[in-house]
Amino acid sequence: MPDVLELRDVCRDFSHGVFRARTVHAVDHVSFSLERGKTFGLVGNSGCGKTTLSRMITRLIRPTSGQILFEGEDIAALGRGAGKAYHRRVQMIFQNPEASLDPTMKVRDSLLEAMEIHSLGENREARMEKIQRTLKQVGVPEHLLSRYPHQVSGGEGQRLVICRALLLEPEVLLLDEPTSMLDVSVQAHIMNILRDLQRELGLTYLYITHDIELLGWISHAIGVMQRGKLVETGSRDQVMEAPRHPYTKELFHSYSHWEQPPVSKRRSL
Ligand SMILES: Nc1ncnc2c1ncn2[C@@H]1O[C@H](COP(=O)(O)OP(=O)(O)OP(=O)(O)O)[C@@H](O)[C@H]1O
Repeated sequence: MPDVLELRDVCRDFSHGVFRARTVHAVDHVSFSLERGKTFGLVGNSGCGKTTLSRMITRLIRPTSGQILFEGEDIAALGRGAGKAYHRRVQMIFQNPEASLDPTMKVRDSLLEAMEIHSLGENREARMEKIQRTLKQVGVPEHLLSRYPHQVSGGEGQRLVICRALLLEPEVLLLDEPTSMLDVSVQAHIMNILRDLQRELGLTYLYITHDIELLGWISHAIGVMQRGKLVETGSRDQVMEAPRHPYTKELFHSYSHWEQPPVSKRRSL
């Protein structure tokens, strides 16, 4: 069985300037794969190409060269139906929950609409039942359904975004700094929910972050990016405890004596 998602030698260039054209290699020959049911954590400094990579995976932009395979099939070659199914099966969760929910719609309508677009649930009643069950999974009270996105807290908003993604029965979640705008105790709650969901539903995560502690806590494998290149990749323990590349050593320097998963400590805050 192929890995759920595989990047093969993926490049993405951007050109600037009219008189003196300059090319930025935003993503430069990157290859890695996501193992089903596991988390691949991607870390690197600002501007290293993480967002460009996730935009390619979500098909917002195309690679300049290389291939992205979903269950062995090149996502650039998917037809209309398979493309729509891909967008359901691979869901993206961004930093800012408020920007991810339609501000003009009540939460209930946003959730129902997402299911209707993908023809999930036989009728409104069945869809509402599923929404109620999924809200429980992410720990959100039902009364929030009649609110607008600006009337919920950041943590509630992010749990609602996760709920909307789950309603579509995805296999992969691309999580781009999903907790970076939340305070530490809320962050820990969301991280615990994500981990429980992965265990329960066998979800595969690509977790993009600057936060080394969260990276170590959630990841099974880690990739380190520097200026568009994937400079190191391996199991979490190998990359964090015995880094090989000088940039990885620098990045994890202050964590070389890490012992405890920090999020379990944060939970008690
Ligand atoms: N549309 C674009 N046009 C030109 N250059 C771009 C474009 N998008 C990204 N870049 C450049 O590509 C490089 C990688 O950018 P990218 O946004 O992928 O980095 P990042 O790792 O996500 O950064 P951050 O963590 O700050 O979001 C940067 O040098 C950026 O300036």
